[in-house]
Amino acid sequence: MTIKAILTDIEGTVGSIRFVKEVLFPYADQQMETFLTRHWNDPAVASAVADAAGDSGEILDDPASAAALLRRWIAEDRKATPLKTLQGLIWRAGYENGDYRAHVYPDAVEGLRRWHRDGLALYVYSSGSIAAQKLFFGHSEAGDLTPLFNGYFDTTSGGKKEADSYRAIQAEIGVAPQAILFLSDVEAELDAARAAGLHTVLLDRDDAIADSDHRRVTTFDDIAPGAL
Ligand SMILES: CSCCC(=O)C(=O)COP(=O)(O)O
Ligand SMILES: [Mg+2]
Repeated sequence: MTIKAILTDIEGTVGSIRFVKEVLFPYADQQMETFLTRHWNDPAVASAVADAAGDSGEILDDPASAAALLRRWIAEDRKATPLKTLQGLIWRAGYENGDYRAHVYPDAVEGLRRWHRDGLALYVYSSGSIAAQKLFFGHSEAGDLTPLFNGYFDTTSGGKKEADSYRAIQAEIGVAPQAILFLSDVEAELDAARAAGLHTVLLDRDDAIADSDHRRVTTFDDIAPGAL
């Protein structure tokens, strides 16, 4: 069946792991307590903190205790929805102040532009919140890439290593699973997508994975959705 839609991961696929781990995560880590102190009563913040308290079983009744838990989660690279919501809110200021722009691989930008021109529908699925994804693509080193995308999915659709998440996303995209190609650098995510019937391609940016069950490429240049 012809591929009609491409669903892509961000970190390690479209942009470098280094940008996320060495720029975005430290920024959120450094700003967390100040941000929580300033926005403690904002409904979105209060709701994310309440969810973090529920997930952890900890009492988070002031910005310092909440920041301590959330900073621990950043260090552990937890893909927890409340943390991802708060990171997205914090990163907004960094992008808007021009403190950083999102790293994107040139081949990924070219590939996404080419597929968009060819009429494929493009979607993002990342552990980063949908707001964080829009900031990432809206403030990339290649400019505003948001016009390329038809939609965004995050952990509110489920975890990236669970097949049901891909089933839910496929239902929302509204094309057959065999007409969707999922791109990721994480084999467990690709396994889950394949279990839901999607096509998969592994991005091995460092050319470090000797053997994979999935079609493996090091650059978007080698992805041919028409030949799958
Ligand atoms: C939206 S950029 C930040 C991505 C992020 O927070 C993260 O945890 C990376 O997850 P991904 O699913 O894109 O590998
Ligand atoms: Mg990734």
